[in-house]
Amino acid sequence: MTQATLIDGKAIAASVREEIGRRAQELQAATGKRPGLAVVLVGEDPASQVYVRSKDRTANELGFHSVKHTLPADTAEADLLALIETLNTDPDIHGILVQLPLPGHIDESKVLRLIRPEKDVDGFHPVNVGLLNAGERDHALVPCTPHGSLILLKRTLGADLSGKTAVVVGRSNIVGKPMASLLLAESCTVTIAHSRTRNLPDVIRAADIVVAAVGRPEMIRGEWIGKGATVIDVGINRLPAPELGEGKTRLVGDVAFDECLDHVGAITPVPGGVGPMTIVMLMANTLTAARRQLGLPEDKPIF
Ligand SMILES: Nc1nc2c(c(=O)[nH]1)N[C@@H](CN(C=O)c1ccc(C(=O)N[C@@H](CCC(=O)O)C(=O)O)cc1)CN2
Repeated sequence: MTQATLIDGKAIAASVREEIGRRAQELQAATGKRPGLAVVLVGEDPASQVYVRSKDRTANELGFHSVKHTLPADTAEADLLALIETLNTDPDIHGILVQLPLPGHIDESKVLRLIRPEKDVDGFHPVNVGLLNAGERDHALVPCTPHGSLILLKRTLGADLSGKTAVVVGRSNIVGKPMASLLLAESCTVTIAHSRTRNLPDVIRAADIVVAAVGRPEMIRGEWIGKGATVIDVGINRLPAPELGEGKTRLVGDVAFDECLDHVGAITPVPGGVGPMTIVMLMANTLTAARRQLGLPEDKPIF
C-alpha cells in the first residue's frame, strides 16, 4: 500500500523557473540589463557535458546573457585561473560557475577561491560559506542543490519548519554541510550523520526530515526511516541495467525508494526530484547576483 506523497521536483522547478523568468524580464525592463552567466567546463566528462548544456540552454531560454567556455581536459591550471580573472572583471557577467569535478591536476579549492564572492553563483567561495554559517543567508549566495532541496521541503511541509528534527546523511561541502546550515537557520534540530556515525538506522529513524546525500546507491533502507517522515534524496547514482538492454543504465538515489512508499509521509523520486531544482536555483542565484551588482534592492526570497 502506498501512502507516501511523491514530491514532484520537475513541477516545482517549472514553477520556480517561471517566477525567475518574470523577474528577469522586470529587471531588463527597468535597467536594460540581462543577468549574465558564464559556465566553464574543463574536460569531457559526459554527465558534466549534459549538465553544462542544460545550464546554458536554461539561461538562454530565460533571456539571460549566457556564455559557455569549454576547455580541454589537459588545460593548465594557470590558464583556467586566467579565464576566471577575465570573467571576474567582465561587467556583463554577474555569475561564474565552474563545473565540478575538475580534472585531477587542477586544485579545485584554488579555482573556487578565485571567483569573486559576488559572482560565485555556486555559493562555494569561503565568503559565501561563512555568511551562510553565520546566519547571514540573505547576504550570501547559497549552493544550488541544498537551496533547491529546502524549497522542496517547504512546498511539501509548509514554510515553517521550526522545531522539526532533521538528519542530513553526508557531510560534503556541496550538499551536506550547507543543507545542515539552511535547516539550522530554519530552526530545525539538525544532526549531520556520515559513514562513521554509530547506530545510523536509529539516528535516521528519529528524524522528521531525512536528507540523503551520501552518493551510495540505495544505502539508506526503508526500515531505517520513520513513519510519516519527509525524505529528500539528493543521490544520483547510475547503475548498469542489463534488463533494459545491453549497455543500458538506470538512475537510483541514496534511498531504497520502493521500501519507503508504504510508511513515509513524502519522498522525492530519482530522477525527477532534487536534480531539476539544481539548475533552476543556479538561475535564481544568477538573478540575485545581477541585482546586487546593479545596485538594486533584494527581491523577495523564492519559496
Ligand atoms: N559547479 C557545480 N558542479 C556540480 C554541481 C553543482 O551544483 N555545481 N552539481 C552536480 C551536477 N549537477 C549540476 O551541475 C546536476 C546534477 C543533476 C541534475 C539533474 O537534473 N538530474 C536529473 C537526472 C539527469 C540524468 O538523467 O542524468 C534528475 O535528478 O532528475 C542537474 C544538475 C555535480 N557538479
